[in-house]
Amino acid sequence: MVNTFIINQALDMHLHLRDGDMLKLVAPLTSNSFSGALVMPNLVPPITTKEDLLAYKQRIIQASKDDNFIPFMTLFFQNNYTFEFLQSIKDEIIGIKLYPAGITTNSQTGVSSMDIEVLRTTLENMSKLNIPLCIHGETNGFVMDREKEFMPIYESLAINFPNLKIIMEHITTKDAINLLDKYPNLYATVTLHHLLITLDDVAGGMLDPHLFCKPIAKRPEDREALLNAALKAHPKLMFGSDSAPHPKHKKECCGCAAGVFTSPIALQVLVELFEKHNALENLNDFISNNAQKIYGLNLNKKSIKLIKKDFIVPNIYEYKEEKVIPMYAGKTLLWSIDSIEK
Ligand SMILES: NC(=O)N[C@@H](CC(=O)O)C(=O)O
Ligand SMILES: [Zn+2]
Ligand SMILES: [Zn+2]
Repeated sequence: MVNTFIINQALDMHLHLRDGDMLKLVAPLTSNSFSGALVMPNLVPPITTKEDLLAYKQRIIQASKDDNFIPFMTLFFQNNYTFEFLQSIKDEIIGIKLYPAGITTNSQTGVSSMDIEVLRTTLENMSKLNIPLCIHGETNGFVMDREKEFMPIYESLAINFPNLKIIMEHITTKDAINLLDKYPNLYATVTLHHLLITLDDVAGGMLDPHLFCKPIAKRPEDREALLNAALKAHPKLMFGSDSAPHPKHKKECCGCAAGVFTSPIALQVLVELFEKHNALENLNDFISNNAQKIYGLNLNKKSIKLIKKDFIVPNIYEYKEEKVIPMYAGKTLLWSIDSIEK
């Protein structure tokens, strides 16, 4: 029986850190244990200038209270970013995040058309400068079909921009897994919660607002395809928690905000899940090495020792006026973080 497990240089390649007191509350919950995280730019207003990006990065560094944590910054996609602008910001970002307008939290100023010709200027400039494109891939169709309907758009982007690295963010379907092997320049992140839940957990019994997110959790066969790919550490798949904190009063209300807050439980639950499926030997690839290869990183700081010891998930995390409820609040997990070597 395994009683300890070491994760080296854990990376969260899709994370929402927010700003202000919420940032101060949630940043340490990632920076304590992770070596780095790809930080999403969907603030209000979104990050679209170098000045805002650098200022936000500084606020993150201050809030994270850990010199060994690297926030990998992203810019919010806009049409007509010039070559000169992107060249000037290239060294400060790991990628650019594209949101279809209105499809998820804080995406109101996203793109209103996925027409390749409309997107071309920015995409060609990104391609020339080797800046990866991260996408929230959903149409505005029927909620269960939104990701599936986006597949032809991913295909056409992959074909039209063969030198552009395209990351399908937080994939939730078997269709997306199948697409990964079809185009060399397509990659994906998958969240913790989509490896664990289906729509049944969200709305099959009493409604659980804390599991409500975009894209909505799907069918058992989708979860199975995602889980199988994660357990074997499919080389084009990376861990991206999409941990998306919202204030308690914005989750427990009518008109619940979309997002699941998982950063305080991610590593413990991943070890439990990979152990249960006899796949622990692949966990370091899934949570670090794949992302390092895909994004060309070379990290060597921070090892986390987990031990098999109960961890009772706090019911709530609070700082000043901010309150946020984590996934599995109040539940007992099998693994805990024992120590962290920096
Ligand atoms: N996933 C979510 O449901 N919400 C995210 C946005 C996103 O990643 O789509 C958020 O910022 O709250
Ligand atoms: Zn998204
Ligand atoms: Zn997200």
